[in-house]
Amino acid sequence: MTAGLAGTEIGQAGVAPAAPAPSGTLAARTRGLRKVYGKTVAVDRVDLDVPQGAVLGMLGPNGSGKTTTIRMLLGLVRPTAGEVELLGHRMPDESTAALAQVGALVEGPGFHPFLTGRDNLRRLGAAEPLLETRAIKGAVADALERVGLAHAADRKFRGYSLGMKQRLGLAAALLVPRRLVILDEPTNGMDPAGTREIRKVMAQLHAVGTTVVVSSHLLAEVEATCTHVAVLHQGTVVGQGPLADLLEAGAPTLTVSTPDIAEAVEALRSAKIPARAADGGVRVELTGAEAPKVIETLVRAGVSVHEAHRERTGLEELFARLTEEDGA
Ligand SMILES: Nc1ncnc2c1ncn2[C@@H]1O[C@H](COP(=O)(O)OP(=O)(O)OP(=O)(O)O)[C@@H](O)[C@H]1O
Repeated sequence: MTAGLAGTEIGQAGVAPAAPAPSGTLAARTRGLRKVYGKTVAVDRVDLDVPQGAVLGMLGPNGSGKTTTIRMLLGLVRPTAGEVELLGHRMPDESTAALAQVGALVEGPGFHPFLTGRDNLRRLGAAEPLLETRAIKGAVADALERVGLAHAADRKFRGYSLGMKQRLGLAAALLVPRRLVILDEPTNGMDPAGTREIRKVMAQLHAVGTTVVVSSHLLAEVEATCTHVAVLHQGTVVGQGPLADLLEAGAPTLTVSTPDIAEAVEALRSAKIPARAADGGVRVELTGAEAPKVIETLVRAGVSVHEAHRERTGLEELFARLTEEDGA
């Protein structure tokens, strides 16, 4: 079951966009974060920086510690060691002040099975310190509309599919304007339309300056939606920073093996594809040209192509290494 704690919004009736936070600060920050369950070290030495306004993808294979880290960020789990700051407040001691400004979609109890989706949201809305009583009805209707659940709003929660429960959890996170929204595997159980809607909502949140933290085990999803990435592996952050920097840590290249190196370079350059001679062939950065176009150009020019090999970006390389290790 999913539970929404709060949310943010653009252009909803009765609510204004979230106020931007002071620049140069972090929306969330952890230092030396550690969580041990019995003999299992779920999270260890995590130093996470979430810049204001970022959409940060927490990327990692199953069991890498994403959910545990998110739960500690939200004060739902007390760390074994280390520090958490959320919107400048120390967690979990100052959770009341911090959480009023945070929307979250996390696994856990929260919705009443015998109430409709709409009534569940109204109950949560009534508990929101930043939502006036007279604005609850409209905020609930807007949130349901935004997540594509308006048609099923008056059905009982217990009859919802997993994707519908996820949508309701997201709607709960969107009830009121917040500075930070945290989504744990939001596309879990979603059909393609649901996935698109989640992406749209994240883009809208980003557009109004809301910071978003989203966990996923899918690299493509993170690449499509995030400005920043933190890669987790066995409870530790093994890489983090702006997505562009991590990708640039090795732009994708195509290495073509050929005995006709000079002809190949010339053919590609005359087709305006930047290429350089490499050991046993040519190398092409795939930022300006697609691999099939490169091959086609070479073949048309009569160059003998023995082999073509695409090298992955830094992020693809890092993530593949980690997931392959885990057999995922
Ligand atoms: N309440 C708990 N009790 C015991 N072990 C736990 C508990 N919560 C998490 N763990 C363990 O901690 C490790 C990290 O789990 P966590 O759920 O944080 O990973 P995750 O990256 O979110 O995984 P997934 O993608 O599968 O959701 C796992 O080994 C998990 O079994």
